Amino acid sequence: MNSHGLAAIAMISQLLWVPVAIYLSLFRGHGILLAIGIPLGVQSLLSYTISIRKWHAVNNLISQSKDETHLPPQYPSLVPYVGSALSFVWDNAGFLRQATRYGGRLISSRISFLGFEIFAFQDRQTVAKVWKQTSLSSPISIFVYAMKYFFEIPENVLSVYRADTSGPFPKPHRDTNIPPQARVDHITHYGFLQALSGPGWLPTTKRCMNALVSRLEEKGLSEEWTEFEDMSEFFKEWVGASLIESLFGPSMLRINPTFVKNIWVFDEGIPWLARGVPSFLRPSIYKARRAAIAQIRNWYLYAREHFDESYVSPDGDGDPFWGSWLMRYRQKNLLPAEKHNDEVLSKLDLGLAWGVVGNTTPTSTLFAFHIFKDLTLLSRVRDEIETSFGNQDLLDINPSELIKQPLLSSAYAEILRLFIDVFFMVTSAHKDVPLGSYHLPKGRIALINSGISHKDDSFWNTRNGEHPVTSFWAERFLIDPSDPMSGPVAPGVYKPPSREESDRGDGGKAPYFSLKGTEGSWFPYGGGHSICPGRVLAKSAVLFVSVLLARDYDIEPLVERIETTNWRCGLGAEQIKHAIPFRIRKRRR
Ligand code: HEM
Repeated sequence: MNSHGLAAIAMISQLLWVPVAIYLSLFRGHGILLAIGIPLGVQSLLSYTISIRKWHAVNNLISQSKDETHLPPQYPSLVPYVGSALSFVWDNAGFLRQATRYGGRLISSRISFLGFEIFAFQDRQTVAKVWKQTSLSSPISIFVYAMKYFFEIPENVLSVYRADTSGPFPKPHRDTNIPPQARVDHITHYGFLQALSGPGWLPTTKRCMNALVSRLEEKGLSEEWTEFEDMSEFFKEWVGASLIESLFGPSMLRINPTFVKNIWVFDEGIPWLARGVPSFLRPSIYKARRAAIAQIRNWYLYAREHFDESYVSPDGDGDPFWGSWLMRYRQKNLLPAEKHNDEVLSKLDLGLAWGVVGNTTPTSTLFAFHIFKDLTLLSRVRDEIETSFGNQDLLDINPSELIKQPLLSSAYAEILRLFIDVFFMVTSAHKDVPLGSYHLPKGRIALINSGISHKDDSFWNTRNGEHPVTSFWAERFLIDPSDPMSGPVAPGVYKPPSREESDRGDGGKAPYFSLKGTEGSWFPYGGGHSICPGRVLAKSAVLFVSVLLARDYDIEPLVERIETTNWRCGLGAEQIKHAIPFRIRKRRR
């Protein structure tokens, strides 16, 4: 039977309610459940069958259509109103994976959820278009969610963020009339962009490199092996503290020696907070959060007392009390924003501190583990470092050169592909947004998950199955001009333009790092205007950690492999399941 026939039967099934109404009026109270349940059940089954038919029909047609007025196909669900809510809450990653795959390829779909509709965009053409749309460029909705559930920002402040539809750009959206002190989206993101991917990136990266070198020196490692119980803990304390120091400055950690520890207790609690677990069930998370917030406020008082402009370093960015331009900017511009005060800003700064360390630290652990576990890879990494930097003092390495190293860049991109699992939520406040095959109507919410796209075996190059998408292959993102089987994208899915090779000025012979063609499939940092502003700092920090370790130290991980869990599903780096014992010594030269 075709779907018209089924639709007709569904309409006729509505008539079942006529005998039910007669029955109920004649025999009040008798068999009421059966009388309502049977027609409801019949109707649900029929509409489920129809929606399955439509699902197949639309998915088969959609791949040939270029009409942007389409909505993605509706994912079938058996129970009206509740929709897919139960499956989604039970295992959101597993459910989304199923709802966004058809005929072996990633697709987009609409999911009904307690009377609402959520759009799930996973096909790479739509995802790539999402990142290009300026009207989807404000991360404010996810920002408000995190502020509420993770950082306990009071409702009256959240309402300022919700009301701010003026956008993140210097010029407010033309349909809005938000006063300058309430343009919190712009105030916040302007600061991030200037400090992390604009003029502040280099000074911040340099401070981070300095902190990494001196904090590792302080551990007093020698040419004899020293054994540690857990690489994750070692990196949390070392890399985490160095990253915090690069932005919050040395005074912050000196007057609050337990701040980094509190951040990590809080970080471990984030998946609980995301699930709404109350304080009496997990008091340690709430205690660590309170302590960290109090420490930040304590630091405000100290910095206000000691800072004056003459302490700002010649690069115009760092200073010993506020630590960086970004922190001074936030004191000057975010503190006076509507409904903001020290309490609110300290919670927002806790969010920033968590953003700085939360993904970068586990990424650096995973990166170091994979390099040191594979001795062939380690030796190639050491060659790359030797060729590019020779005996240069580590602190003289130019970060802009560091982040161009092909093998290190490829291995880094591969670690992010394999281990960064983030949910992105996008919405357009002012108008419908065309996205190629589909459009996103104004005010509707769409989800995109990086983990699903990062492991799409119809897209990634596995070298004929030799390197499955679930495994680490350091060279996946390297294109070797003499090897047509190389490169991140499966042969046949994307062919790099020949211009890409000649652009590099090395005669086009050496293997080079490339992300071309992966725009809608590799997005560990998000995309478009709301892309993670700390991504270049993160890459330089992680690469510098590996250069420092590979050049000056030997490390032996004492476990064979790392297992991760999806307990943190959608929050960034996957959780490492177990301790990673290892030993370390200075290299003999
Ligand atoms: C491997 C490391 C990192 C990963 C995978 C990562 C990933 C992300 C992602 C997925 C977002 C959300 C983007 C969106 O909403 O569309 C984000 C936001 C953000 N990240 Fe990162 N990040 C990393 C490192 C860093 C570092 C080192 C900083 C440093 C300061 C940082 C600062 C931020 C900030 C401030 C935001 C919020 C931006 C906003 O609201 O516009 N991140 N990051």
